[in-house]
Amino acid sequence: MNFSEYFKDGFVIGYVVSAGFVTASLMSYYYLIWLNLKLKQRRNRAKVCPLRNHIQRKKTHVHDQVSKLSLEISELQRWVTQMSYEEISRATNSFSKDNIIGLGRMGTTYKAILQNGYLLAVKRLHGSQQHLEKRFICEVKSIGRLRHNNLVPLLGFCIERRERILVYKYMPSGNLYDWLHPKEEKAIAMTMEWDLRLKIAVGVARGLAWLHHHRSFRLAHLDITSSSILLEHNFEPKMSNFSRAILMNQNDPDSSGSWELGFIKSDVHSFGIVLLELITLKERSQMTASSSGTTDEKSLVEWITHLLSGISDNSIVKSLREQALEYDILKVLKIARNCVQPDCDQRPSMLHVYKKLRAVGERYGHHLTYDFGMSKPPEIVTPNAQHTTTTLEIVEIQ
Ligand SMILES: Nc1ncnc2c1ncn2[C@@H]1O[C@H](COP(=O)(O)OP(=O)(O)OP(=O)(O)O)[C@@H](O)[C@H]1O
Repeated sequence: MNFSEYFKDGFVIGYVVSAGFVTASLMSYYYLIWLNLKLKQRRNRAKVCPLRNHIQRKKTHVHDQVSKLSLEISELQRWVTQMSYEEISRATNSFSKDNIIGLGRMGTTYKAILQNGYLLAVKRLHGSQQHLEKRFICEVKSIGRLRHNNLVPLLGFCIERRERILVYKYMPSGNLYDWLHPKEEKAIAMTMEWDLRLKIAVGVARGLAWLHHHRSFRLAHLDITSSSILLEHNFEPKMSNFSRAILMNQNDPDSSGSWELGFIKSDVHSFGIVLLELITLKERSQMTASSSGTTDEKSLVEWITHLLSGISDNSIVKSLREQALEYDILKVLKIARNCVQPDCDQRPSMLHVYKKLRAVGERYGHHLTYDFGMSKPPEIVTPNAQHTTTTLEIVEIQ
C-alpha cells in the first residue's frame, strides 16, 4: 500500500468517526432538550392538578348541595304550596317597613295582602345560614303537615336564591304576650276578662294535648311562650313557632322512653308558665316568692303555694272576684302548680290538663258561647294532596 492509499483510508476513517461523533452529540443534545421539556410539562401538570381537583371537588359539592336542596324542595312541596318571591314581594309592598308586624330571632314578619284581599303574615328569614335553614325546614315539615284549630296554618313557603320565607294565615288579634303585658298607654284598652283568658288556656291545652297524644305521631313543640301564641279575631288561640319542634314516630320503640317524655314534659312546664301569666298577668321574671328575686323552679312553686294560701285577700283574686268563682281560680292555680313541678315525672300529661281546664271552662258556658267542639275534626295533610285533608282518628281531644 502506498502513501496515497493510506491517506485515503485514514481520511475515510476520520470522516466516519467525526460524522458519528457529531451525530451522537446532536442526538444527545436533542435528547436533553426533549427530556427537559418533558420534565417541565410534568411539573406544570403537577401544579395544575390540585387546582383542577379543587375545582372538580367544588363542582361536585355545589352539585350535591343543589340536588339536596331540590330534593328538600320537592319534599316540602308535598305538604305546602311553594310561592314565588315576586308574588310575596308584591303582597308586602316590597317588604315595606310599614308592613312589619314582628321582629324575631329567626326573621322579620310582615303583613301581606293578596290581590283578592286575603291577609297573610310573611316571615322572611335573616339569610340562609345553616342553622336557620334547618329551622326553616323543620317548621315546614312539622306545622306544614298538621291542621288543627289551635295551630297557626302555614299556607306557603318560598326558597329562591338566598331567600327563605314562610307564609302563614294572618292572625288579626296579634300575640298573647302583648295582651297580657300591654304597654302602659294601651293597658285599659287591652284588658282581658277571665272567661276569655280561660278560653285561651283551654285552646292551647287542647292543641298541645293533640300534638302530644296523637295516634300516629307525637310532637314536642319546645317553644311555648305567650308570644308564640297568636290570636284569631274571636280570640281562639293558635300556636306558632314550630322551628324547634321534635316530631316522634309513635311506632318507634323508643318513643315512650324517658328521652321523649323529657321533651313532652318540657312543653307541660312551659304551658304552666303561660297559665300563670294568664291568671296573674305577671311576667316570668316577676313570679318569685323570695325578695331576692330568684326565679328558680323551687321558688316558682313556693310562689304559687303562697298565692294559694292567701287566696281570699290576694290582689289578683280580688281583681277577678266579679268575673270568676274563687274556687275556680284556686283550681286553675293548682293545675299551673302541677305543670311547673321541678321533677318531670310529677308533671301531669297535657291530656289530663286539658280535661281539667275544659271542666272549669264549661262552668262559664264556654260550650255555648264559643265553638269549643271544633266545627271540623282535626286534620292532617296527606302527601301529594295539598288541599285535600283526611280526618284523623282522634279519640278524646275535640
Ligand atoms: N300569623 C301571624 N299573624 C299575625 N301576626 C303574626 C303572625 N306571625 C307572627 N306574627 C307577629 O309577629 C311577631 C313575631 O313573630 P315571630 O314568629 O318572628 O316571633 P318570635 O317569637 O320572636 O320568633 P323567633 O323564633 O324568630 O324569635 C309575633 O309575636 C306576632 O305579633
